[in-house]
Amino acid sequence: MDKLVIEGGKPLSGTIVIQGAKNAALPILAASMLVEGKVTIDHVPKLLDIDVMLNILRELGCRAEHEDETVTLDTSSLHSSHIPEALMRQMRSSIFLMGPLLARFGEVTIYQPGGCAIGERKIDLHLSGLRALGAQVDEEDSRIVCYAKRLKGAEIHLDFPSVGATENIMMAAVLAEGLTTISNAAREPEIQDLQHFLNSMGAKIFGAGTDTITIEGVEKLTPCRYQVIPDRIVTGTVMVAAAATRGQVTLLNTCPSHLTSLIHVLRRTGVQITVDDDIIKVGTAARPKAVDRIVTSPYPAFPTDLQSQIMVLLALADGVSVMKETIFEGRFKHVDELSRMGADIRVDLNSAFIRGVSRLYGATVEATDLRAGAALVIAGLAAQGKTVVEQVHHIDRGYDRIETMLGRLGARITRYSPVPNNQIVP
Ligand SMILES: CC(=O)N[C@H]1[C@@H](OP(=O)(O)OP(=O)(O)OC[C@H]2O[C@@H](n3ccc(=O)[nH]c3=O)[C@H](O)[C@@H]2O)O[C@H](CO)[C@@H](O)[C@@H]1O
Ligand SMILES: C=C(OP(=O)(O)O)C(=O)O
Repeated sequence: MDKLVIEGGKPLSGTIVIQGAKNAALPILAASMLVEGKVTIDHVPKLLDIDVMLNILRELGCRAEHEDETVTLDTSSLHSSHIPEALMRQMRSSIFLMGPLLARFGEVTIYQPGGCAIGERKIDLHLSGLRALGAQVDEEDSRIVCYAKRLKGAEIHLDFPSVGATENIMMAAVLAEGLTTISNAAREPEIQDLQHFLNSMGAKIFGAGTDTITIEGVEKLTPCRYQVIPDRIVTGTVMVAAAATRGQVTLLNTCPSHLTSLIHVLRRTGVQITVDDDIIKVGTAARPKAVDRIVTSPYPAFPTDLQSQIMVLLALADGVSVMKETIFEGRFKHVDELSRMGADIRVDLNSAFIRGVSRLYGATVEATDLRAGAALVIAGLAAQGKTVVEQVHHIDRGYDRIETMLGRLGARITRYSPVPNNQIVP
């Protein structure tokens, strides 16, 4: 497994262009299976999760290429709606294929998806949504088979505004007969992006970004070319890294309105942020101030996907901060790793109490999941001395070569990959 070696203690400085959003690109690639023909998606980052999605699509018979940041798909030769269990388990986002394949083929066979070990991550809301649209859903052990000759529009209320369930139901309902309404829908920007993409192919979806989404079923979609939105979590990660190293960074290709909650928290810590159109500038030379209470919740509240990164800044702040995680019960695994670097953090149930220290120290630490790994990279950049981050494949799920991206801002990070004869080479 790859590892990153980080020489800490240097403020980040310079300008960087933000990659396209993983969490927008993955459902959009899955939604492309609803149409027959050639679809082109621009600004798709080169990530492990995108590779897994493209491999699944190829396995189902779709032609898929990823050159630079453009994915070209030809779905005319798609011949199967049975996703092999081994591929299903490689990532959580394989679940996004359930709705589109069911709508296109009238049946789909999937297995329980895999993903980061951040919590239980049930799929009951996805399944009850499809049942409400008229699908028969048979579950046997980890295998799930769904049938429906043609889905029928329905009124669906989500008990929790699940991002994935909202997206799966939207995709399934696009080709259904009649009107579907999703109430208590998730409001994340990636859901709006999915609506824009599907509507570019002729779907009739309204209301994404609010808690009520309506989908008027259509008979057929037409292929299109589409560009995914900037990644708000990568943007936020770089903003926090700039603040934690007390640097000055300019970020291009951003959507500042998607990051209102982070900008608010960073300003409370004393970090200077200016926003102009799609540009965000972050800078500080001072020690951050503690923030009494941050609670992760569905958008537009503070995102769970930035919880571990902001915790690094708070670990260096003057005073005690409290972070409450309400989305994933297993998302404090970075705390033990940060403690090895000198952080003073106590976890009680779903709250972390962070007593800021004046300095972190380099150590060997393990990325336990995607965002925990990103947080450890930030900690390594801010720490005194050398940090080794192991299990980098978790980080590669969501960051296109994090060491290259941060290297453009002066970060000193080297990747070491094992080679077959057990030597380690950069
Ligand atoms: C690819 C993608 O877009 N991933 C994001 C998506 O994940 P994902 O779509 O998996 O997240 P959800 O919004 O569905 O999950 C949120 C909560 O709802 C629960 N739940 C979800 C579905 C379900 O059927 N039953 C159920 O109980 C989950 O266990 C979790 O506690 O939103 C999360 C929350 O913002 C982000 O952290 C992920 O980065
Ligand atoms: C948890 C995440 O992703 P996924 O839902 O793909 O596991 C994430 O992007 O932080």
